[in-house]
Amino acid sequence: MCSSKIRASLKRLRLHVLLGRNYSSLPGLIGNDIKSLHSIINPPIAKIRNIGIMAHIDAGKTTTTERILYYSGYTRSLGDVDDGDTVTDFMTQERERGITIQSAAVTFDWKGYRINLIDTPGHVDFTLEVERCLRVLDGAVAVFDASAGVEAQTLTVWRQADKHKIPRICFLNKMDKIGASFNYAVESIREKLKAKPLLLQLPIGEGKTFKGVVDVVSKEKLLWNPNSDDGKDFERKPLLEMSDPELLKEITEARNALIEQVADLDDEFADLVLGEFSENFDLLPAEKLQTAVHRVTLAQTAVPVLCGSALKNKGVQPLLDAITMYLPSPEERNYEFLQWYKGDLCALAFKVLHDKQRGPLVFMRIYSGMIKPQLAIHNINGNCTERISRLLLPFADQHVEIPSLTAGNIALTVGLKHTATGDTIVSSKSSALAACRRAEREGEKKHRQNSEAERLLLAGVEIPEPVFFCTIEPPSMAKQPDLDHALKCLQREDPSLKVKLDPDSGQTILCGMGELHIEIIHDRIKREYGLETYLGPLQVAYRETILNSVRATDTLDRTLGDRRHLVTVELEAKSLETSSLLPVIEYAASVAEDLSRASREAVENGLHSACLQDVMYWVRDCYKPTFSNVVARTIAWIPNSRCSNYFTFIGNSSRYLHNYDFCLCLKMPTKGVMRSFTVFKEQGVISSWTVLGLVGIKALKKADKQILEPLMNLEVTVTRDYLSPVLADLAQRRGNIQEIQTRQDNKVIIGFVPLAEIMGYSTVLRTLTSGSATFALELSNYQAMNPQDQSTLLSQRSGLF
Ligand SMILES: Nc1nc2c(ncn2[C@@H]2O[C@H](COP(=O)(O)OP(=O)(O)OP(=O)(O)O)[C@@H](O)[C@H]2O)c(=O)[nH]1
Repeated sequence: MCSSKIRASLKRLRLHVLLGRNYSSLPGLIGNDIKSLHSIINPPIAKIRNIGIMAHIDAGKTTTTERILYYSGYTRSLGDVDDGDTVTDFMTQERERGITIQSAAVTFDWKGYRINLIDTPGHVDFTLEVERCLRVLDGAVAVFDASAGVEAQTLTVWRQADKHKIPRICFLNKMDKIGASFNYAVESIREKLKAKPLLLQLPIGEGKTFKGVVDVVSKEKLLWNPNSDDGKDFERKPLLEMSDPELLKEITEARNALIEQVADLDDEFADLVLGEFSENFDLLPAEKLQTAVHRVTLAQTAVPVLCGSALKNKGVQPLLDAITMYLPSPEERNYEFLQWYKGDLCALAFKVLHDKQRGPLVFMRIYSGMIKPQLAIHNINGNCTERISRLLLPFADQHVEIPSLTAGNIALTVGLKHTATGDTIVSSKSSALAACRRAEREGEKKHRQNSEAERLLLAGVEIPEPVFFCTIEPPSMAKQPDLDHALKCLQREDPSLKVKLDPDSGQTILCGMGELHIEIIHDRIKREYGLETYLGPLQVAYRETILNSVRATDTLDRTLGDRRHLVTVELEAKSLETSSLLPVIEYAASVAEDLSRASREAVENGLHSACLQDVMYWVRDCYKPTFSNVVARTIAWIPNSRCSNYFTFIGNSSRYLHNYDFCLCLKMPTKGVMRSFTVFKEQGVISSWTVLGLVGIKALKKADKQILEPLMNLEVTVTRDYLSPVLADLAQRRGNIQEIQTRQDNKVIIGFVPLAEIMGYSTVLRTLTSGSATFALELSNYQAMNPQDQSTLLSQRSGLF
């Protein structure tokens, strides 16, 4: 159907459809009435698949996505990352750099199923994007480069998927590539990911001879027509004794092994196999095996493995079939919080984009209930109510306006000005309270300790600490407000970007996850906000911890309005064994029972936000303190007469009993940062507990300190010829090589290297190896610097050399 016809049809339905280049019709949207449109837009929940594609950088996620969109009929031509015209990589930088930076949600249909697909980035600087997307998915496809098997970043995303309990299938891509090895890749899945691969397909040929695949479940071979330039033309033929005796024998053995493997993992299937089909597995219908594989995939006791070559257009249609067949529908996932909402709206905002014309666009996963345009929604995190003006179906950077969207779907809303990434959305405050009461009644013990809001919040994304920072300056002072606005918008989209203001120099400081991250932000400010900004040199975010226990005391005596606020803080910082990043707050026995929930929340909010923020004082001093292994003991008193509305008497020192009504002990075993704690801000009792921050810094100054530096996991894949120069270079960079593996014809160097030593490494490695090597970096941990390196760093930072 030509695009003018589509527009005419959609107009009849009072739909506003934006169709861009490359986009064909939206099958199913062209109906005679809203009813048929509704059933297409809101398919039965059992027919919905919310899927992500995850992998190591360059494994072929974007190429695979493009093929998927093409075969499902949503694009008319095949996009190519190498030509820079893919659909999901729609940001200019992505097209230019050939990498996926921001995940784009794409909705399409395949054989009666609605697939919402999120293309996730593979670069380590954007792992937060991956994590954010995984949270809203019901299943994922892990794409591997079949010549490399499991690579560093694959491990990271696999772990993230484990954390969110996402059922997966594996797609061994690049089977056409020289060096591709199905067996090697499967073995690496078994060994490195500790997963049980279910071989649902075997390749026909490898590398240059790769022609197609054999479906082990149905014993059919799928061969792609070598003359077809888009891979649409392929034939599915049953394997026959006459024509393929050898292959048939091999596949029969593989099928029997698969049946045994699945029977070991699934009791229901085991009963079936051992009963009816024990004599002859050949008689077992393919559907029975598929249903059992679906159950096993859902239980995450094994992962189905398929293979193909997205670039050569082979194997993608069976992958789509496998997505609908083996990955779960939203109703098959066990989201415990759904029972509290009883069908009322519950959604999670997982991505915010800023559109120049339409303002903030919020991507939402709807878990229960329905979203409509003009609907007022309540944001639990922001504790605010706002209205959705329009509802869109996401179609990469094109969007179709729709009248409603039900549970299980991914929606794109317009009009929400305050909603940020990670917020939980419900229909109203009273609905949230009702859900909360139900949660309480259900006796959710683990939630019982939490506040009302916390109990209802959907799992939060862990925002990693930035490892790099640099100053950013507008072209002129007059442009500073524009820069502030741009950074505010970018932060709502990307919570891993942190922006600070140096109180002394007044400079804006950007903190990010890596060189590429900061570079991309810089680029986006220029392109999307028209601001030519200047970046200062990139600096590594060091941390600091203390080595001994110290005490400090301070007093704040201030009159605010007609109230006198007197706070005495006694703080003790000492070593404590913990790996926690956020402060674990423990109250002294005397306060634990009597401190009101509101006071606790204020204390916790204050401490958490204080620890999440950076301290410019330390940044200026070139490193920031880390309370790893620190306990802060804080005792504060507030005059009884002034604050009786807020605090009941809690005392642990008879000396103060007659004067004060509040005593608080805080433990801070954290890697966070102590600063001005606005602990009681929310209650309006004391506007700023600066004194607590000051006393923290006072204590820290007294302590013996140790600087910690970010240490990266490094994996370099290099051909044998270049191994020596790369190793020699790493030795100069204080690299610690753990292992050198052999992967096909390549050597893989695995080790650790301090982040400070690896800045700009891509250029160096390219020069050293004539562009033949690749590398992956991931933050491992923070390690103590040796005294010599520490004093060199301090001298450099203080300008001594
Ligand atoms: N030989 C071969 N090359 C492929 C195949 N699939 C993708 N490629 C190439 O691999 C490179 C990376 O492909 P992408 O699709 O951009 O990979 P990606 O995983 O999306 O990359 P990021 O988004 O940057 O993480 C491109 O040069 C592709 O042409 C394949 O099946 N075979």
